[in-house]
Amino acid sequence: MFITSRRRELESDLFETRLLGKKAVCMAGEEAVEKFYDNELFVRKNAVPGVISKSLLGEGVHGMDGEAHRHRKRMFLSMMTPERIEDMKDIALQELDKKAKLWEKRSRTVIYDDIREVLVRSGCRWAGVPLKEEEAAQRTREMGMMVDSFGSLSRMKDGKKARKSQEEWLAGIVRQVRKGKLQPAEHTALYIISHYRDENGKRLSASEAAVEVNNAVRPLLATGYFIVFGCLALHEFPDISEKLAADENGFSQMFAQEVRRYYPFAPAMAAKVKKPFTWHDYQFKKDQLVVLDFFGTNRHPDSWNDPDTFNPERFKDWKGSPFSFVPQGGGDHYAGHRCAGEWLTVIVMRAFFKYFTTHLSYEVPEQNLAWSLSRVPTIPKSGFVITNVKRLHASPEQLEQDEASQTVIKS
Ligand code: HEM
Repeated sequence: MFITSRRRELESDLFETRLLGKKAVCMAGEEAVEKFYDNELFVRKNAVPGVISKSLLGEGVHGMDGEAHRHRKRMFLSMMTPERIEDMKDIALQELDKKAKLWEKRSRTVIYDDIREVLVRSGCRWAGVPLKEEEAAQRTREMGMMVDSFGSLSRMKDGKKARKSQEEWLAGIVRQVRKGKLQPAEHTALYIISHYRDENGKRLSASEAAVEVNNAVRPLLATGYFIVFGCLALHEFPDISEKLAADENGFSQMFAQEVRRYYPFAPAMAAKVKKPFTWHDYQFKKDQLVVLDFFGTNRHPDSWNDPDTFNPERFKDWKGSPFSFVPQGGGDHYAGHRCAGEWLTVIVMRAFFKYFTTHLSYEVPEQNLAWSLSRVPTIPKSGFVITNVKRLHASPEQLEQDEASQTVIKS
């Protein structure tokens, strides 16, 4: 996390640097987030370097502005009804339980490897995307390469190849839907995107639709990084397991939030200045590239007491600012680019952490659990290995019935 460490070194929330060969202004902190998500000041078109668009993000909703963006964003948010968020939890728990049956038979399991396949299977089921058994490993590998690509140029090359293969696969599926050969349920992402018409009443081409179907499935795999870090936290702070199992006063929600705040995943986002303005005596020029430091904001001392300490209870009295806690972007979900999948992420994290504490017993053998801030994205070196796994219940049904909290952030 170069930006965060540079910002701390310079003791400034605003500094100029070069990123991927381009001159950029980096900023962090609650006030900076509020500026960055002001649609009057910033635009997204061509802000993210092409290599990242062609590997991780794709050329769809992420780079759109104005009415076209608002319209496309409403399409994504129409998928996130309370029922569909519940569906995701149930599907993901079923897939996790299926995988855990295999873990019981194995001598050792690397959570990072297996959780990604669980999430890809869950994401496809939830989105209505048919995933043949024989292609589950390939599609997991590809989505994994895309998500893992963003911190290195060589990984971006792999990510770009993976994206090409994914988009071809998904464009074929969209064509089948349009010909009536495949009939996904009306509430699924596949149906919604295949039949979506933009603000001018125009249908997306099959390849444009494929980018957005990928945007509704691929990012769930990113939740796997937080799940692995959550397992690490459960291991390193054993009293948390008991609190999670009891889940009093919404502890599982607080734990999931603290995992998203404390551990690094999405480091930053880029935008371009729409019209000149001055902030903190710095003159932002039209078209200037600006990078917002997410990780540094989540650990900013002006917003968080003891920011470098892991403490789920800090969320008990949290005032809920959409600008200080930005693991998945900030601001308003509808008006801006804040992540459309935040509710899904948190509900799956809560359900999985409760499953690990109440439905499984396992051992954590000696392994290298160190993680480095210089790799982006990062996870513990070993991928978190568990052994002697036993399922404690016949099914995850009881967790499926748990009262769900869909509210992540009031923005
Ligand atoms: C660990 C899990 C996730 C992380 C860390 C994450 C992170 C992010 C970030 C940083 C952004 C960009 C914010 C910005 O441009 O300002 C974003 C946008 C987005 N995310 Fe996520 N995300 C996650 C899960 C999901 C899931 C599960 C979905 C949907 C199934 C999803 C769908 C989207 C979409 C559609 C956008 C584009 C929003 C827009 O441009 O308006 N994400 N996410």
